[in-house]
Amino acid sequence: MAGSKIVGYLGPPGTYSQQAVTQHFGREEAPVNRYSFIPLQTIADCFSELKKGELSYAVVPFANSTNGAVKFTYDLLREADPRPSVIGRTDVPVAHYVLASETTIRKIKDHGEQIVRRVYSHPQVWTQCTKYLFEHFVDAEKIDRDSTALAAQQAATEDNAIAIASSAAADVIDVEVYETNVQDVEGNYTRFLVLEPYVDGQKRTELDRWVAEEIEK
Ligand SMILES: O=C(O)C(=O)C[C@]1(C(=O)O)C=C[C@@H](O)C=C1
Repeated sequence: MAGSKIVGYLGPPGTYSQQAVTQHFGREEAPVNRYSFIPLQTIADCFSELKKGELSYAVVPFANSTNGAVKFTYDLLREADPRPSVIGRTDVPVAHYVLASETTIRKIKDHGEQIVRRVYSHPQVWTQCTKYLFEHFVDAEKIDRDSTALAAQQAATEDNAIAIASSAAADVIDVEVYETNVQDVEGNYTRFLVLEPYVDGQKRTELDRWVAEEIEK
């Protein structure tokens, strides 16, 4: 049954943000789920659609255990007027995978990792995989994409390119797994916030105040 409350997140399907949504709201396919999930292009879109009233909730990445603040979200929270209400928080384990097309993987096996010219990922990912990228793909160009799943889509269609993304991306995108668990730190996780539009006069919760303090540090 289609849900009546719409939840926006950084898409396409296969992002860590989607995992955060499922963790917080349950699986969309569940028969009693009252929520519909909408993948958006950027974190900024999550904020603007929430402000326009197109969403009941937005789920956004906030901080990572290895490299700290998700700058996009911090900036957007600082700029938002009024700041959305923070009604929930959920931590998602982040184990990064190296994904590539079948052709690229075959070429790596035949000729070595130096054939990889481009690595796609979300900017937040680079400093979560410093060691692996330095040891394996130091000469490849690191190219930002709006999300890890978008990076996986790109690598799926290009030769001599890989993406750093989630195992969930490999499940929903036509791409192969080249390596698993390439994050620097075992137990790497990202904290996500669940946002709701702020209603005039609404009392700020403790979680709200905690976030307000974090972004002003
Ligand atoms: O690109 C994704 O998959 C996201 O959900 C974004 C994001 C982030 O902005 O931190 C979420 C978790 C990981 O730290 C990497 C990327």
